[in-house]
Amino acid sequence: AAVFNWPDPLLDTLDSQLYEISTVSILAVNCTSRDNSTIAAQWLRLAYHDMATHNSTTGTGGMDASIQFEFTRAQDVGMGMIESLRDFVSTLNQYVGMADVIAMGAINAVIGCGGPVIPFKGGRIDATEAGPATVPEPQQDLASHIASFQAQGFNETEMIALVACGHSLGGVRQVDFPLIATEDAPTGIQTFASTVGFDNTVVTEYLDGTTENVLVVGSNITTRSDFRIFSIDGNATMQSLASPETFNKVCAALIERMINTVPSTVTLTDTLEPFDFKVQDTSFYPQAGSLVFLATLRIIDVGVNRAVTMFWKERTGKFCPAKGCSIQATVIQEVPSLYAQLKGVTGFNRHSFNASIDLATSISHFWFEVNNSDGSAPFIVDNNGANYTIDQDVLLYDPQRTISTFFSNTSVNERMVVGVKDPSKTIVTSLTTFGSNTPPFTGSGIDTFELDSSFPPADGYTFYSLPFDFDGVFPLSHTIQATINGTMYSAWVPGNGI
Ligand code: HEM
Repeated sequence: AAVFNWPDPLLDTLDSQLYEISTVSILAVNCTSRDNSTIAAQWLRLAYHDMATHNSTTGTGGMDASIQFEFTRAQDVGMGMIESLRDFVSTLNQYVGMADVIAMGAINAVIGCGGPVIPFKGGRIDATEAGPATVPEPQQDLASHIASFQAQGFNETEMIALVACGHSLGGVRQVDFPLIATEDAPTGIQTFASTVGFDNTVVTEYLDGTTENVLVVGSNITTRSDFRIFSIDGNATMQSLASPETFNKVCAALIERMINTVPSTVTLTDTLEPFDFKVQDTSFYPQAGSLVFLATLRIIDVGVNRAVTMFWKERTGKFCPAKGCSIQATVIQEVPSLYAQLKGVTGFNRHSFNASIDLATSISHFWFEVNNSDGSAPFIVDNNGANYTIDQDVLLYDPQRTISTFFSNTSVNERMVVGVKDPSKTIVTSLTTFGSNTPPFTGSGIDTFELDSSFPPADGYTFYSLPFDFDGVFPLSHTIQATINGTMYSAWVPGNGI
């Protein structure tokens, strides 16, 4: 079973995006159309073009989101590029960059159109500048294409298969490639195959001579790059891909390698499997004479009617049975993403807790008791033995005082608020990741919070704020730091923090 150690902002975000309903897990489902092609086709092409900057000799380039700086090049022509990048902006935070989301997008593109499940690893690092212009183009000769794929780490057989896998989806748009898509196409696109979904029709139609793939049979012979590639080995590879099972197996393995092609300085995480137990959406802030502590324990639903209780200890390390340091959960059934369902997850149960913590004694440690109510002994969930520890209550992100409108409303002074206990000589800073609707979409900076007199001190806390434009941008999950009386504290604002 996959194990989650809280807190882990990278794995927390990646897991939520992959296994729960999110922009990236939902947009390409049902092979949704866009721009006369499909969102899935656009996402898969984007991923390939991003990877195509890899040089396996120098270990540079690959899946690093350098496409953000490259998509205006002729070799990356097409509005699908920027549209896809925009699809992904809302997922970015301090821990998860665009490159991980592009990789996740490729996986969701394939399954969204009925293709095989591909394992996901995270941890890619976003480039800060363009890579080399090494995306193969249809007018180049076969030797150049072999050399390109070789540099990217794929031999000739793998090149044939990877192109066939990619060109299972979408097609060539007339507006972008008028010299290739020369035939009259009422929809503005000449698709590679007669089926929309991710399947091997592109292969079988090539083999039986019915293909209308313009990169195979187009009247412009110079740009018949798929024909030159597919036929290198006398069609042996294409014939092997005529079996749908082989096609799916080979494509899953090659697309996995494609998205895991990263600069040699990058180390990817282990394959992300759905966690049995995941603590998420925690919040901790002062309110009306006590401390509010919110937490959710997400458990994979296995059809039992669980009762889950949260317990906690005071900061002194004392447990307090008399006053009651425990609370029952409210439970919400959550629909898993298509990817999770294909991995066999039928549902998640979110056991959510809203605890009122004594202001003076506070909280240092929380844990859960799970009773499956089926006669088996209740068991403890406590971070796999490592304890769910709250290491400080001096610097707290305050979601209640934070003001966000989510929609443009210039009359509202949007700002992020933190509470600081014992605030003499305090400097509060925050590392923020900001997405924007114009490229490059990722970037980060350090901002400083100022004392905010509109939030008078309360419950022993003083409040600092930072103007923040939440509109259209969701700067979720980042870390706020403060030096308070010479000691450095940091507070992680999890994904639901605003
Ligand atoms: C020699 C290698 C390749 C060449 C010359 C090539 C060329 C092209 C061209 C000219 C288009 C039309 C783009 C448009 O009109 O928007 C296209 C579309 C596409 N390519 Fe490739 N490609 C190659 C390899 C690949 C690979 C390896 C993949 C992915 C594994 C891939 C995935 C796609 C997809 C999904 C589309 C459809 C995009 C859409 O419909 O929006 N291509 N390719």
